[in-house]
Amino acid sequence: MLPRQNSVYSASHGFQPEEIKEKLSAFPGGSVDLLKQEESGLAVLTINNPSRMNAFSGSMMVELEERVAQLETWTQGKGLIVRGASGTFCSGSDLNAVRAISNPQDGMKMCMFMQDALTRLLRLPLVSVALVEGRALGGGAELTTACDFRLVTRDSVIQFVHKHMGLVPGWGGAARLVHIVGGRHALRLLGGALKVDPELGLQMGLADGLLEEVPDAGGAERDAALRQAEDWLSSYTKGPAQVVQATKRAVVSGRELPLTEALRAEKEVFGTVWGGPANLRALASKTKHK
Ligand SMILES: CC[C@H](C(=O)O)C(=O)SCCNC(=O)CCNC(=O)[C@H](O)C(C)(C)COP(=O)(O)OP(=O)(O)OC[C@H]1O[C@@H](n2cnc3c(N)ncnc32)[C@H](O)[C@@H]1OP(=O)(O)O
Repeated sequence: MLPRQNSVYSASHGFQPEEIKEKLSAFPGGSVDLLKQEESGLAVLTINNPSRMNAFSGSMMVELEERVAQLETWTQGKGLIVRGASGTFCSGSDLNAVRAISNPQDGMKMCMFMQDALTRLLRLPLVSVALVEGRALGGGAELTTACDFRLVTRDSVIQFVHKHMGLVPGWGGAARLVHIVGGRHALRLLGGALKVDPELGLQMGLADGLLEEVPDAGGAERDAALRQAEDWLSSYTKGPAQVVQATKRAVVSGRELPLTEALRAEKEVFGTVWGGPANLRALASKTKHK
């Protein structure tokens, strides 16, 4: 079977989403904004808390899960760009909220909630890109790993600062980082809290592309970065949403499941497109594809 699209945890793990949402909502501030472009099938998710370097307040964690749930049912969706507001990515958890939930019980609940939300983000049947401008620190660095790809600007830094806080990642970032860069590089990035600039990111495979610099034109510069990211992503989201979504589902299965289960899941996905409208159109066109 395909990996469960919904949760990593269940009540048997003590995971009570509604209870956790209520507790997190007591820490307001900022927003997680979703803009869906129905025509292109592209969506932009903006982590929006600029006065806090886009740190996640408790209510923003709840909104993140709500936006992921919206995207899980978007049948025409093909691509997703995750970015921060005002030219910086995300500074992790809001330290004011963290201080208030620093007891083990609440910490574990926040951990399960964010691990679940970010796992579901990565499993979305959309091709996702983290557009990293400015700084992605702590949980913000973990958020970049919950996207299929990372595009970085010249001034960007991704830093897993957790060790400086006597922590390890708690939003799933360690597990995903090992899959992205391998165990050795993951240990260097976490153990050394290394500042990953574009050069190191590209060298390690954490970054998938460097966006061209645009003269400092303020908002226009940020729009230019978004346009570049959209252009980059469009190479992977051309064609019918059903085929793009099937492609991502097949990769998610291969990424997460043991081989035999992945093959069975691939068969299921194959069955959704074999003989489908796009397949029949391609056969009818009889053109050779480059
Ligand atoms: C599992 C995830 C993990 C956890 O939950 O345990 C975490 O993510 S913990 C948080 C990890 N993040 C950090 O440690 C980053 C903390 N922030 C900084 O190091 C700096 O603020 C920096 C480098 C992001 C920006 O430095 P700069 O000098 O350019 O600006 P300021 O420091 O003056 O920041 C501006 C303004 O934003 C507030 N701010 C920044 N980050 C956070 C944050 N994570 N939580 C709350 N507030 C944050 C900072 O306090 C300033 O506000 P002001 O009112 O002016 O003091």
